[in-house]
Amino acid sequence: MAVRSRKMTDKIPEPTLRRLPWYLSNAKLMKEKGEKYVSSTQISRQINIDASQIAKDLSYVDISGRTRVGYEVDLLIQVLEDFLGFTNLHKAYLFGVGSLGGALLRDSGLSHFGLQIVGAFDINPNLVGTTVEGIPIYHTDEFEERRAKDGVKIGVLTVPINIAQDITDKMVAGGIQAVWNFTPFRIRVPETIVVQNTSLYAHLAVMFNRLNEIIKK
Ligand SMILES: NC(=O)c1ccc[n+]([C@@H]2O[C@H](COP(=O)([O-])OP(=O)(O)OC[C@H]3O[C@@H](n4cnc5c(N)ncnc54)[C@H](O)[C@@H]3O)[C@@H](O)[C@H]2O)c1
Repeated sequence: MAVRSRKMTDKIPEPTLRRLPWYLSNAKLMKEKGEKYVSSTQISRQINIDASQIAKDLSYVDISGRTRVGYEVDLLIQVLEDFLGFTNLHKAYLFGVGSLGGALLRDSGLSHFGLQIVGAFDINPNLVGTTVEGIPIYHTDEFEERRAKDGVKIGVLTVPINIAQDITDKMVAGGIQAVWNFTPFRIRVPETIVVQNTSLYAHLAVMFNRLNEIIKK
């Protein structure tokens, strides 16, 4: 079934946005194997998502497949990376260089997905003035002045839960427009601010529950 391409004004659903990186990873794997074309049916077999769903998701990005052969792998990678914003580096600040914040500063993978942490803030005197992987750590009090100079729009929040809201308010007052919140606190922000909550632990309960179901059988 042919899926008509969508108007640029159509808002892309979040589940589609979450699936597109899977198609990108799959296309990269196909490229490594030397494949020139990949069809939604092939992707479907490998990642166990309905082929019509894949075609529907891909109708949001500017690519069309050829009957039977499918999508050109190189083009699919390029179009998906552009669409997902992974080719532009988005500058970000990180707040709280503890065990999680430090790990994120050391993660070279983030820049492959378009996020470049250019500075971090903490209050620990043993950390302030040092660098992690070349990323400078400043005192939190320096944030507003630095942001005004750097024009950074994204803040990564990895501070203790009890100060999550305070630091969020500080970020927003200083001009941050998107917060990647790793704390378990449901931060409150003005409507115009983008918040993405991320928890490594959120899926554990589901995994434990499903595992128990299998064990019981
Ligand atoms: N989302 C996840 O999957 C996940 C995983 C681990 C931890 N967390 C959360 O991330 C946060 C950090 O956890 P952690 O284990 O790295 O804690 P941590 O105690 O190791 O680190 C917290 C850091 O914040 C710094 N800090 C304190 N006050 C500050 C301020 N005013 N400005 C800037 N920095 C300040 C501390 O000096 C410390 O370096 C917690 O809220 C925790 O619940 C989330």
